Amino acid sequence: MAESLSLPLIDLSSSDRISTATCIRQACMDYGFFYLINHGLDDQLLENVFDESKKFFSLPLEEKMKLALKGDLGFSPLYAENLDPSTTRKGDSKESFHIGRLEDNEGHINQWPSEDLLPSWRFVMEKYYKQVLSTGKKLSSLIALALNLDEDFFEKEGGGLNRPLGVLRLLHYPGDMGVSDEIVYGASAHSDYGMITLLATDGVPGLQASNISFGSTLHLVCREKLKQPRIWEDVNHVKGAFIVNLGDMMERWSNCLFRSTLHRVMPTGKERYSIALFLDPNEDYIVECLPSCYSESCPPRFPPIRSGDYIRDRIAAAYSAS
Ligand SMILES: O=C(O)CCC(=O)C(=O)O
Ligand SMILES: [Fe+2]
Repeated sequence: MAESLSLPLIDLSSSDRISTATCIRQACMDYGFFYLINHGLDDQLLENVFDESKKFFSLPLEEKMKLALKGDLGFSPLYAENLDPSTTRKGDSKESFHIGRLEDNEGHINQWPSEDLLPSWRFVMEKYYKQVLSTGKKLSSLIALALNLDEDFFEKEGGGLNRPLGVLRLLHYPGDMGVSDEIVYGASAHSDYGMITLLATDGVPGLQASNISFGSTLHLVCREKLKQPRIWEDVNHVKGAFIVNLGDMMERWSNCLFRSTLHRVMPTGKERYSIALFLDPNEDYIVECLPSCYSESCPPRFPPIRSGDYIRDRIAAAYSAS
């Protein structure tokens, strides 16, 4: 059985922003994962989102396929995505639904289930999307402080998050995986692509993050993502907390000071639901080494990239692999 990771708890409501930022800095350097508590999101709203999500995924496949992905928004069926083609040929055993920016100003058009079938669905999702995005932005100001930047660094005009690229992803892992001659993951090993992910889970286990052993100490994988052996530890559900993890774009942006960490979802035989918000800078934003993250002795390790191109290429790779 896997050990459980003991991750730091970050209190978003703390008035001591400097010490909160210091804790975030440590968590982002050591783990790339932490729990976010007192985030202000209404429990009832979260419950409603899980309920509506369950209603959608229990529709007949034919009905769900009417909303099949257009661009990167809409429904993605079982096995459509393979996050780690090196460990499995079969895609991941999960279905998902993706909701993007609510004001469609860049041609990314959301698809919504018909009101006859799911009358409250759109209302609940839009409400949650707005609230979780605002929580993500609040967190981003603490992350800026943690990186010794002005707290409005990401949110100010031209800062990338003033018009963020937020994608809400509803996930459903069926309990029964059927019979297969190779291991079928709920989500195979991957690190997220963007800046930060705020994940709500339903309490059913399965999520694991990867540690790697160096002699007697354990470090979560960052730049050493390809090294073996990987040691997987459970990331437990903490009631009322978001699980926050950093994506590869944040790792590049911070010149590897902050780490994105490999994680996966293992099958447990139990049905599982989760809801992730992927928060990224707007498509045109150029992600290049942050001013506080390089020096003469530590020059930028990565060339600048356009946020939209980077995310698009990573999504395309995961969908073409299964
Ligand atoms: O469902 C989960 O717990 C994790 C989902 C995830 O890692 C992802 O969608 O990137
Ligand atoms: Fe992930």
